[in-house]
Amino acid sequence: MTTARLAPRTALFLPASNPRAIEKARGLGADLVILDLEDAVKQADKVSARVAAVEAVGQGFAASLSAIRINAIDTAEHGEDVAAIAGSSANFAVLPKAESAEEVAQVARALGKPLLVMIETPRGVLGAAEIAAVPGLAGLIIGTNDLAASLRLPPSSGRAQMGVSLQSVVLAARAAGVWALDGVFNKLDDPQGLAAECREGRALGYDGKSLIHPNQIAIAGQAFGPSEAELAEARALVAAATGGAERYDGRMIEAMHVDQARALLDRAMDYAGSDDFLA
Ligand SMILES: CC(C)(COP(=O)(O)OP(=O)(O)OC[C@H]1O[C@@H](n2cnc3c(N)ncnc32)[C@H](O)[C@@H]1OP(=O)(O)O)[C@@H](O)C(=O)NCCC(=O)NCCSC(=O)C[C@H](O)C(=O)O
Ligand SMILES: [Mg+2]
Repeated sequence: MTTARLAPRTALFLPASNPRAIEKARGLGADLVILDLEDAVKQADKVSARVAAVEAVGQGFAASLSAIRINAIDTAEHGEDVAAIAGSSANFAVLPKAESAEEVAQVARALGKPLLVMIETPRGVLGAAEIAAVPGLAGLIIGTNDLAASLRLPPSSGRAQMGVSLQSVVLAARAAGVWALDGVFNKLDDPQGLAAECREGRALGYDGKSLIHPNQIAIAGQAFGPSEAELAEARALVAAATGGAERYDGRMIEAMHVDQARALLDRAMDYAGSDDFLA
């Protein structure tokens, strides 16, 4: 089983009950494809979607890594989902609505494969640091739709009203050394709005974004990969630095800024040279 060193910049969800979307996802070049068995699948289709998901990951998704989102712990489907996904070729499982480290640890042990955990309730946000530290955990994904509902935010609220939660998930992921993926952008035909939300997610420290439609992949990929301007700036800073505190381009830089610039350049090189993801 392969797992990536590199965080996915683009994580495309699709209902495992939609064969056309499964077929299409094979050629879209998302870093990670997540086949959903949870909220995107009608109750009547839960069993056939599970079968389809296992078959689909067996066939692979070209250069994209694969994951299956199972149903939450308190659902009738959870046990059979875990059994089926444990024996599948999926690179990751995704656990929605996680609320405690104990329950996540139990699911991780039963699955025996890297787990991406969704933080989408107040209890989940408050427990995020302990959850992120569970062995076998690959990353956290914030579920902003369920979170907004469980916080009882009025429909007029935006991301600003979830600021503490958005930052808590990044803090928890960074403290544990795991990935942090931002929530979905629901508007299907608003590329500018999506680009702005991606920029905001990246500015908060997220590694990538969960997506719901093919037309969101290029926009998120661009926003979460270092831009040419950022790379040029990093190269110039590394070239100019002589060590210790000094004036550079009207501001103070020291060793940590050089390390930060080098890390950005290394990350870009890793994505470009990776077998896991299309560059
Ligand atoms: C949202 C959709 C239901 C919209 O569907 P539709 O209007 O049919 O889309 P289009 O006609 O624009 O589709 C154009 C073509 O692209 C394919 N397509 C669409 N979506 C996907 C996809 N996600 N992956 C792969 N391919 C896709 C269509 O088949 C069309 O192909 P073609 O036949 O060649 O023209 C739909 O986009 C959709 O179902 N999206 C995913 C929904 C989903 O998975 N939801 C679960 C995750 S959301 C989440 O996690 C929220 C979180 O839990 C929280 O609480 O925040
Ligand atoms: Mg959700």
